[in-house]
Amino acid sequence: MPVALSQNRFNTRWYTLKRPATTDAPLIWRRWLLDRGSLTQHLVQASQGQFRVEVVRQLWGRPSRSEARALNIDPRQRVLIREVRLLGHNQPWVFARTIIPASTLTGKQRKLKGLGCRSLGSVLFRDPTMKRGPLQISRLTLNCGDTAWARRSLFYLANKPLLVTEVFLPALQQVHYGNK
Ligand SMILES: C=C(O[C@@H]1C=C(C(=O)O)C=C[C@H]1O)C(=O)O
Repeated sequence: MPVALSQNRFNTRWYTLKRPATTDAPLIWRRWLLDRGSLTQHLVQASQGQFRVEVVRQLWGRPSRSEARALNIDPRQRVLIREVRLLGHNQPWVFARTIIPASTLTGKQRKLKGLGCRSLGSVLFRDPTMKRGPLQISRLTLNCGDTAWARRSLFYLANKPLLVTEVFLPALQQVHYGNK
């Protein structure tokens, strides 16, 4: 059954890490949760190139209350919502949800609307203006009832924010970080 998370799952409690190692996440998840490099790059390596992005949905809608707070916007403001699965060897390894305010989708950043199956990370980590805020960690409950570790952080392109949430799915547990 495809992995899905309903919007209210993202109203969970997020913990900003005062010191990166302070999370009580099991060791097996810490490197995935705490690395500030491109997750896409790590997944491409770990899957020996057998990596792809599957768009679950992309729509204009309203952020969760927690997402609106993180972006410091009115929760009634319509935002672009992009939900994808990142697959390694055709297995869903990560569920990612990105919230982009309309005010970020201007100038060069308009292209974020038309990413399709290209990885968002391939745009973010190539942009010289990219800045990344602190990581927040949480435990989410998937629609199937399993729990999963998740992280989120604000990215800024030309000082305009977008919020990226990544949920690390159970299948990733069998994958050793940084497989060459
Ligand atoms: C932020 C990155 O982009 C990844 C790709 C995403 C997408 O294509 O929507 C969303 C979140 C990330 O897991 C990254 O690679 O680090």
